[in-house]
Amino acid sequence: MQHRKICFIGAGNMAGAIIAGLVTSGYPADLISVCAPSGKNRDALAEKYGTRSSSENITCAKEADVVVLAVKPQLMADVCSELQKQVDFSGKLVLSIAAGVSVARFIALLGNGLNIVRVMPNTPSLVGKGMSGLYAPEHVGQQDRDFSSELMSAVGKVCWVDTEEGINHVIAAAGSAPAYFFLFMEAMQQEAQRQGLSADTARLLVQQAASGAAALVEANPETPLSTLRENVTSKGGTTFEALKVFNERELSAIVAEAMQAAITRAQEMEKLF
Ligand SMILES: NC(=O)C1=CN([C@@H]2O[C@H](COP(=O)(O)OP(=O)(O)OC[C@H]3O[C@@H](n4cnc5c(N)ncnc54)[C@H](OP(=O)(O)O)[C@@H]3O)[C@@H](O)[C@H]2O)C=CC1
Ligand SMILES: O=C(O)[C@@H]1CCC=N1
Repeated sequence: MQHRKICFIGAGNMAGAIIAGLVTSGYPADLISVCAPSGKNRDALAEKYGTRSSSENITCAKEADVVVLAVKPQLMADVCSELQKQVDFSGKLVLSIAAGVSVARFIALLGNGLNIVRVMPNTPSLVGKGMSGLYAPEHVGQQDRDFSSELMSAVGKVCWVDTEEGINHVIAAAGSAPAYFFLFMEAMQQEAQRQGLSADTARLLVQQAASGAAALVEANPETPLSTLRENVTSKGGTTFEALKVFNERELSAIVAEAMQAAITRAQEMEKLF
C-alpha cells in the first residue's frame, strides 16, 4: 500500500486499535504521529508500536499528508476550529472516525473542498478483525478513496456506502456491534457461573463458542446463517428448547429495536455536534 505521513488526533480506544492493526500489518510506525492532551495513551502507543507521540495537534497536522480525527464527537468542533486557524487542509486527506459528525459539518469547520472521508471502524481492528464502512462526498478523488480503503483494509475488511446515511447503518451493524456480542457473552458467562462453572471455564466456553461460530460463518460465505443455526438444532434436542425461549421473547425484535436506537442516536448527534 501507499505510505503517507499520518497524524492521529486522539489516542483512545479506537485510534489505538487502528494504530495497532496498522503497525502490526507493516505500516511504518515512524510515519504515524499520535496527538492527545495527556501522555497516558499516546505514550503507551509510542512505547508499544514506535509511533510518534505529541501534544501538538497543529504541528502534527501541518506535517501530515493524512489527518485522522479520532476524538469524541462532542469535542470535534473545538478540535477542528483550533486546527482550521493554522493548518491548510488543501492537499491533505482528512479521515473522521467519529459517529454523528457529518461531512457538511466538517466542511463548515475545516473549509470548502475538504478531502474528507468518513470511516466507521470497530475495535476488533486491534486484532486485524475490524470492519469499516467508508463514505466520501463526490469531490473526493479516487487516489484518496483508494488510500482510505487500503489503510482500513490493513486492520480488517472494508465496505463503501453510497450515501452518508449508510454510515449510520454501518454504526448499527458493525461499529457498535462488538458491544452487543460482548453483552451476550457476558450474560452467558454469568449464567454458566451461576450454574457452577468457574469464571475461567465459563469464559473459555463462551469465548470458544463465539469465535467458533464466527469462524464457521466466515468459512462458509455461501451458507445462509439460518442453515448454520439449523445444523446445531437437533429435532427434539436442547438447542431447540433454548432457541424457543429466544424466539418467544422475540430476540429479533429486540435486536432490531437496539440497532434502530443506535441509528436514532447517531442522527441526534448529527444535529448536536
Ligand atoms: N470505541 C469504538 O468502538 C468506536 C469509536 N468510534 C469513534 O471514535 C472516536 C473516538 O472514540 P474512542 O476512541 O472510543 O474515545 P476515547 O475516549 O477512548 O479516546 C478519545 C481520545 O481523544 C483524545 N483527546 C481529547 N481531547 C483532545 C484534543 N483536544 N486533541 C487531541 N486529542 C484529544 C483523548 O486524549 P487522552 O488520551 O489524553 O485522554 C483520547 O486519546 C469517537 O468519535 C467515536 O465516535 C468509532 C467507531 C468505534
Ligand atoms: O458508541 C459510540 O458512539 C461509538 C461509535 C460506534 C462505537 N462506539
